[in-house]
Amino acid sequence: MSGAAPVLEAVGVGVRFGGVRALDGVDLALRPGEVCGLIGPNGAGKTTLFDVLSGIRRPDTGRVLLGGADVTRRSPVWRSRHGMRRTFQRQQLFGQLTVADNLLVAQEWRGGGGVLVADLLAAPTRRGYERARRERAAEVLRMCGLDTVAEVYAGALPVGRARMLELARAVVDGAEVLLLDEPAAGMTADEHRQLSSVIRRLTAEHGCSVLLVEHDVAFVMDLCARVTVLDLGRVLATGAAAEVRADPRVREAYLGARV
Ligand SMILES: Nc1ncnc2c1ncn2[C@@H]1O[C@H](COP(=O)(O)OP(=O)(O)OP(=O)(O)O)[C@@H](O)[C@H]1O
Repeated sequence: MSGAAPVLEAVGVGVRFGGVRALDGVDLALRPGEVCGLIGPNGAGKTTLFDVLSGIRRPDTGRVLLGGADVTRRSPVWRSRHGMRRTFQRQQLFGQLTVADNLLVAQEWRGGGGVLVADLLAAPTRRGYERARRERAAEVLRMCGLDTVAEVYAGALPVGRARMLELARAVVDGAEVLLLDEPAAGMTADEHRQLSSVIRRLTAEHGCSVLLVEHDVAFVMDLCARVTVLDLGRVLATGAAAEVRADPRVREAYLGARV
């Protein structure tokens, strides 16, 4: 798998905020079907890199490639329609909708919804879509262990479950490249294990490629085949988790006694 062409790539990405170089010549490659971790101390540039990869921020220098094509100038919506999904540090659920309805809405939006006339003309077809969407939502809820809370309002979920719902919503339709921003934050140890298992299934059974930012280094080292460490906007180290963990520069600059 290591020789496969990357599904997502940052090439020489640079971003400045006034005098601050948030990213400086950053290269990163996510290969098909892998889980790759992005770690680094506060202010290292992780969120800025996610913003660039997902299209929220255009870099001052460098390029973003999705499936080998240059998408640097493409919008977040375009990237989403081409299989990229992102979750955020701050949850973005519809709290007034049930867990199941959050997944239906996600599919409806990406499916493009419909106008009234089109809905009436195509009613039988749309009923078929509706059934397929409900089945898909139920399948993803089961995979994520959320089927028992399908009718609970999303706003009433404990934080770990809400994070899992964010993930479910991101993958409910055709996710190929997943960017997860602190997916394990606020989760219990049991929820960490469940999250790891869902992410592994997404890669092994659904062919997703996953890049995740996470402050829990032990979680990252356990789950990710490869890890990239950012420090002050530059790539400090990148490689197999075990190599990165043993890298003296990484230990000195960031991980200290924690690994
Ligand atoms: N909108 C902004 N305006 C000015 N400076 C910014 C802005 N966003 C980020 N920065 C600066 O860019 C640098 C990188 O920030 P970024 O949020 O990407 O780091 P991070 O690794 O995600 O940090 P954390 O782990 O705390 O979320 C920091 O010095 C930050 O202060």
